[in-house]
Parts: sequence; C-alpha cells; structure tokens
Amino acid sequence: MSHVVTLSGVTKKFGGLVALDDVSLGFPEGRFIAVMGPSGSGKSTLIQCAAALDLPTSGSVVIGGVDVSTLNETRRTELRRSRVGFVFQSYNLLPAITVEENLTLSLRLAGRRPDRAWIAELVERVGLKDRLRHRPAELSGGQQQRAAIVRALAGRPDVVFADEPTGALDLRSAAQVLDLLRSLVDDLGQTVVMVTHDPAAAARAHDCLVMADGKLVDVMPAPTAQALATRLTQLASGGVR
Ligand SMILES: Nc1ncnc2c1ncn2[C@@H]1O[C@H](COP(=O)(O)OP(=O)(O)OP(=O)(O)O)[C@@H](O)[C@H]1O
Repeated sequence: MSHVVTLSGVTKKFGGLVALDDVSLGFPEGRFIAVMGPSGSGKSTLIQCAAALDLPTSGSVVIGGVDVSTLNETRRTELRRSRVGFVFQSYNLLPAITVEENLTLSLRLAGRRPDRAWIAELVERVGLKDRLRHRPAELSGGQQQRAAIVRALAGRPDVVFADEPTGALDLRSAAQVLDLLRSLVDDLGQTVVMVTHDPAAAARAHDCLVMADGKLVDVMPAPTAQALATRLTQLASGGVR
C-alpha cells in the first residue's frame, strides 16, 4: 500500500519538552485515518509536522515523495498548497466574501486556475449549490464546515488533514460531516487524516492511531467507539502504554 505521507523517526522538541518522540508511521493512500490520544499527547504536533506546517527537530517527513526538510520555506509553502488540504474546527471561512469565493480563494492566491467542473461536483455532493452566493455567516455551522471541506478538496490535494472537524457541531451536523468525509475516501479515493477527541467520530475511520506521551502507542483497525473509549480511559488514567 503506498503512503501519501511518511514520517520516519520524527522527534519534535519545544525547548526541553518532547512533544513527539521518535514517531514512524505512514498515511496510506485512500484511507480515512483518525488520530486520538489524551490532551497533550502530541496529536496536533504530529499533524503540524505531517502537513509541513512545522519541521521536526529530527527525523524525516516525506509528502508525495518529497522530503520536507530539503525544502526552503517558500518551497515548503508551495508543497503544502499543492498537496495538502486543511479542515479546522472553526471552519476558517472569510466572512466578507461569498461561499463561492471562499472555495477558490486560496487556489487563486496560489496562481492556480480553479477546476470549475470539479468544484461544482463537490458542491453538488455536499448539497450547497443554493448557498454559494451567501456569506458564510448566513450558513449553519454544518453547512460552513461542508463548504470548508469543499475548499480543502478544491485543489485535489494528496491528503486532507481535519483537526476536530466536528468539534463545534451538533450531533446531526457532525454525523453529516463524518458521512461526507467517509464518502470522499470511499467514493473518490481521497486520503483523510482526522484528529478527534470523540470516539464515535474516530469509529467512522478505517484505522485509528492512538498517541500517548508523544509516541504512537496503537494502531486500531476498524475501531469501535466502545473499544476506543476504553483505550482512551486506560491512557488517561496512566494505564497500559
Ligand atoms: N508551540 C509550542 N511551544 C511549546 N510547547 C508546545 C507547543 N506546541 C505544543 N507544545 C506542547 O507539546 C505537547 C504536545 O502538544 P499537542 O498540542 O501536540 O498535543 P495534543 O495531543 O494535540 O493536545 P490537545 O488534545 O489538548 O489539543 C504539549 O505538552 C504541549 O504543551
């Protein structure tokens, strides 16, 4: 199975604090991967390094065959723009422009011509066709997050990183967003990596990576919410690593 992103022996230190401790893993193409772990276990730092937003202190991160540490900052930004999509808990849509303009803004800023047919297909899939001319504030949270997912996919990235994408949503909207993420993987072959604190959300993924103390301690294939909740409770109480 080919890996879209590979981390080899990645350590990230902030001063004396070891946030990632010799982590090696790959994100396989066309899979939905969840990342869980107690607060402070290194999930965000893992994503920051895997998405080339930050550099490891040691070890290597390879995205689409390119070793991130060999790039200067401009090249690293270019790599990120062309190969990585992001979805955040807070949607991060620009309030002053329409939803439609939001979908293509980062592509246009990068000097890329948006693929209108592809974006129209995504908009249709997420059910936002009649909301495109509105400003983000006129959409529900779930609709804004679905727009943010279209924006993340607009440039056909190799991988989409979603950081707590359902954290601000009610149960029904959260379920729709999770269905959507799963369908992007199952139907379109997209690779999605999602950080979440919610075992029910992580149970929608193909595999769940479990972090503790900056280390990858488990890979749980086809996890159930119950099994994940049990594992997290163990870890939170300082149990079996
Ligand atoms: N920029 C930074 N400067 C200093 N320490 C940091 C920085 N970023 C993260 N850390 C520390 O690194 C460790 C891992 O943090 P990280 O945010 O990756 O954990 P997390 O698992 O995502 O936590 P949470 O679930 O609470 O978001 C924590 O101890 C955190 O305080």
